[in-house]
Amino acid sequence: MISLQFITHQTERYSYFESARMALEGGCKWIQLRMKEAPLEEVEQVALQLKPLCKEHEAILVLDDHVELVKKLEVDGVHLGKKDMPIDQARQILGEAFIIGGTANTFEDVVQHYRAGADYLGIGPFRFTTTKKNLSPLLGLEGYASILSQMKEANINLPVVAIGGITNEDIPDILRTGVNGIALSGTILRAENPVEETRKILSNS
Ligand SMILES: Cc1ncc(COP(=O)(O)OP(=O)(O)O)c(N)n1
Ligand SMILES: Cc1ncsc1CCOP(=O)(O)O
Ligand SMILES: [Mg+2]
Repeated sequence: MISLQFITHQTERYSYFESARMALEGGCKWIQLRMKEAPLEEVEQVALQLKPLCKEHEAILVLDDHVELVKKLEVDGVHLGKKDMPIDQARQILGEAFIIGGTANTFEDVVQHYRAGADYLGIGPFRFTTTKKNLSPLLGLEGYASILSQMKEANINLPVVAIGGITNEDIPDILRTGVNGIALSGTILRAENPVEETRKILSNS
């Protein structure tokens, strides 16, 4: 079974919490609570609801961006990008017990996060997506193959999660480039039945 990280999103049909609940029910074991436009208090409220549900499903819960909230609520970790707190600073605040993920779009980003002590990398975007604004350059399969081969060459062993506009059909080819996991949002939430879609994705791969 692939390592699947579900990225929460609010849609016309679903709240952030509901989106995560469906992914968990479909068997996903790794949720990232990403509430881009929401005030911190609202993120805290949803995280407090989601934490026991993730525990019940034996799933990991990481928050997008909010290092201090991760520490306060004692969830499993945080995901940080270029515009967020630097990873070495987050490590000082959180210590070794928390998971810290970093966003990379180039091999140079990978090296920087590796040196700063990231636990995993979210590399993307694979293709265009409306889930995130101001996307970095699209990578496609060639982008992953190139970054992964440079990592191998440099002996950088960090789990890599591919992200951005990925659909179920893309997963086998993306995994063949050497990435370890896939992060999904829209393709699950656009499905008629997101719970079944999650199950299908997990059982296909
Ligand atoms: C798994 C994963 N990879 C990349 C990102 C993007 O993070 P970031 O660059 O900080 O952008 P925002 O998500 O904060 O808009 C991610 N969240 N998760
Ligand atoms: C958070 C994030 N970072 C790069 S693309 C992306 C959005 C992923 O969502 P989707 O699977 O809907 O493209
Ligand atoms: Mg961020």
